[in-house]
Amino acid sequence: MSVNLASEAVAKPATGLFVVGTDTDIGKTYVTCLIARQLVSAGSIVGVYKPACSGAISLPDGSQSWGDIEALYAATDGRFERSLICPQRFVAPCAPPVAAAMEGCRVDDQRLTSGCELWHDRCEILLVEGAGGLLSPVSEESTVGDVAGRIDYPLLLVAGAGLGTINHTLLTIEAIERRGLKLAGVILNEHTRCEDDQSVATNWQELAKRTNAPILGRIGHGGTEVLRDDGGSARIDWLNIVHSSGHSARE
Ligand SMILES: Nc1ncnc2c1ncn2[C@@H]1O[C@H](COP(=O)(O)OP(=O)(O)OP(=O)(O)O)[C@@H](O)[C@H]1O
Ligand SMILES: C[C@H](N)[C@H](N)CCCCCC(=O)O
Ligand SMILES: [Mg+2]
Repeated sequence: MSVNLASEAVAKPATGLFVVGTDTDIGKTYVTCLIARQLVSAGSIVGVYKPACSGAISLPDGSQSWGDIEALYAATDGRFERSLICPQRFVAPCAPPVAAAMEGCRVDDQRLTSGCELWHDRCEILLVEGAGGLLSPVSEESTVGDVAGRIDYPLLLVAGAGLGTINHTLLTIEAIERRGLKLAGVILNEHTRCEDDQSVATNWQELAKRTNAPILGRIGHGGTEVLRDDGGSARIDWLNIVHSSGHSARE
């Protein structure tokens, strides 16, 4: 297990959240964009950063486009360059170091954090999105959890809302705690339709019985707001969540 307890300080925006997931395609970008839009509409200058991205689509003109980068760009009203949002992009829909190797190159491990430092004076709050799950490799040297440890923001864990999420969520929380990272909370996200899944109604409570991590809310399929367990609006104050989670992930 690689732990970054003695990592160098990253000169980043003082306030931020690192969005991790229990898996790829679980809704990290969806949730990050939802939070970004909410903060932007409340008047905050919000930055969005994806240390490395893989899985491009080819456009008719022959160029490549990355769905995550386009979504994060749009959620911040096109205010920031795509190269700032994600400096390292690879074409194949594989883990970034694998996709990089397919192109005959490597992910620059040091740039995963130096790219974050470029946001230092550009925003009031920085939302960082991982790639895949906590232990997914983001370079040959580092997992998402390693990069999260170096960037040292509180984590937001995006998990599925349906059957299987109890196991995936508790495993990821165990890995977060084992690395000494700070978890701001969990969002249960209906990334695929769960209308015939009876576990959706009980997963929140079943998780709450088994972890002390705050379950902050649930997002329905196609949802544009975070809901409480009873279906009402959770009205989450994200700045408060970030600040009350503390500045350091390892204090
Ligand atoms: N609550 C939701 N309602 C509807 N669609 C959703 C929801 N959450 C996620 N999706 C869709 O599911 C797909 C995967 O979501 P998303 O791209 O956010 O995953 P991710 O965790 O960011 O994946 P990656 O590891 O590739 O970054 C996308 O098409 C997204 O629009
Ligand atoms: C291509 C995909 N959408 C993501 N960007 C990368 C997901 C990497 C997952 C690796 C793994 O944990 O097996
Ligand atoms: Mg994503």
